[in-house]
Amino acid sequence: MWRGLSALVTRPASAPLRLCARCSTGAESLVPGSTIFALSSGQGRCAIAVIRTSGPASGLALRSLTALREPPPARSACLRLLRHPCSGEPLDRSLVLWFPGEGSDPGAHGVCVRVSVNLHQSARVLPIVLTMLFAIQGPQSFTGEDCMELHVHGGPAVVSGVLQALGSVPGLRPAKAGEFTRRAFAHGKLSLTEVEGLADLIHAETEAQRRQALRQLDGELSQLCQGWAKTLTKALAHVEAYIDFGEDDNLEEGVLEQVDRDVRALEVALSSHLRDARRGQRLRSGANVVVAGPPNAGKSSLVNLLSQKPVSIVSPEPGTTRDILETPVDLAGFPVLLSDTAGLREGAGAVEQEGVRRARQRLEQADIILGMLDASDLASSSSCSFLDTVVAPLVAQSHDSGRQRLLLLLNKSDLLSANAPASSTALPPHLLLSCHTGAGMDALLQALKTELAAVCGDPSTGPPLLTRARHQYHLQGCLDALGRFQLTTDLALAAEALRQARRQLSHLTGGGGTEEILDLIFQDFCVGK
Ligand SMILES: Nc1nc2c(ncn2[C@@H]2O[C@H](COP(=O)(O)OP(=O)(O)OP(=O)(O)O)[C@@H](O)[C@H]2O)c(=O)[nH]1
Repeated sequence: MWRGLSALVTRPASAPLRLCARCSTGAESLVPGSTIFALSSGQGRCAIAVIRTSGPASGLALRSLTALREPPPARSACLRLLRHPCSGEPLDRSLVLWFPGEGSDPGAHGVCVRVSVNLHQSARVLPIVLTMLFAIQGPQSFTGEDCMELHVHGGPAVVSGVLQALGSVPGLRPAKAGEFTRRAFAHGKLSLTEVEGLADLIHAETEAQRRQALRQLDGELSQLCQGWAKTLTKALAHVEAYIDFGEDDNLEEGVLEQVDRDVRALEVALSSHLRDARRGQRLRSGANVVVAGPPNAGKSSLVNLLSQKPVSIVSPEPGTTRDILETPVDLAGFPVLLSDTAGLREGAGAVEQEGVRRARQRLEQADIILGMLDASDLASSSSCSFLDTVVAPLVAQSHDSGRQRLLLLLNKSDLLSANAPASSTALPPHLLLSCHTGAGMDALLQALKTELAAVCGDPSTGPPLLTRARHQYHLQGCLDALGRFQLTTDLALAAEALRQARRQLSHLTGGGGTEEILDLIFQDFCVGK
């Protein structure tokens, strides 16, 4: 009776586990559900390409390509010769990784362990055996299903040969975009906000975006929402207890008062998150930084310097830039959409005036305005007009929250003589700069970093930010529902308000997500993720 167990206990890691007859016949070992495969690394020639599968036939696929009678140890890399399952032709020598899924059926991936224990000893022994079986099967794969990874050489012929070979294994089909992650979500491995964090991490182009995405993928936003949901559930339970049992049924005193306090505190917390000036969204999509000023101030020169490429034409002729020229830039780790605009002046020709109209329109959309003047030409009518019509109103609203931010720059400092500085006491705070000599550029970059951190938030500190309009929408919905929570009126209505608030939160993390929303979110992924 003990032989089965002792064989398992003493089995050296290298000793083969017995295959069951069902497994060795291949296709019959499939359990319902399709198995998908895809190239998960980038397209094109590279040193190593990663191909993976997910689903119940992953073990069969592994055996078919490697001729292994059993899967390799879970989550350990092994070097194997891959062959086409039909022709037997060698395809590549590659690293093979096996990730058994949750509740993985050993028969489905080729391992069959038969364990017998004495009945009178089962209570003591079974937990040990189950722990060992758990260790063999492992609960850890990205999708929660059986997964397999092949790290093959990255030549296009190798990759297409291996993909073709996987396609010939019964039960396997190519994955659709985002299907691996969708399975992870369906198996409860990731919440919806974590899925969004993963998508953002894949698309992150700057350090700050990466930090924000990683925090979201780590579940910080999800945990915050779960905490709020817990408060609501508790409040709802107490209100419903009052509805069901009434005041006479020995319910603790002051319970409803405590519920009211908890709900009001939650309202304050939600409001403060909603008042984040869309910092998380700005960090995801990039802050709008617009360079504006009178003609010939050096705006195009600055755009070219900041982007380190010739985005705009620079010339001594005033009015050279006629249209909006924009370029994405990584400024101090923050993603920025930098725009050059036509010089603002009155009385020019029709084409230039259209450029001026577009420049003013773009100014309205700016998060940060780099207002630029020629330091050696501050008395000109176009400089004075810019100071009056653009700079003065921005300075006046500088105490508003959600305001546009201004950095006033006086360029061409190299043209000023040492004893005739441009700084006039009448000017608002500004930075002296020279695009020709580079003087003042470090100070400008430092000031820009500070402004960008204010606009996008610091992704390393503070509570997790709402990164999508969808988050704002559901949080606002939750707050609106809490606004309808009144204990002074009908308790049934108060309970309904709490239920609606909870529903909005569950939409945020994915508990109540409709198919259309899920489709939209998973569209952000590539095939193989
Ligand atoms: N001396 C000096 N000249 C500069 C400086 N920056 C730009 N310039 C010159 O000023 C002229 C205008 O520069 P641009 O960058 O085209 O100016 P802009 O503001 O884009 O001009 P518009 O297209 O007319 O709006 C060019 O001849 C530049 O070489 C600087 O720091 N010092």
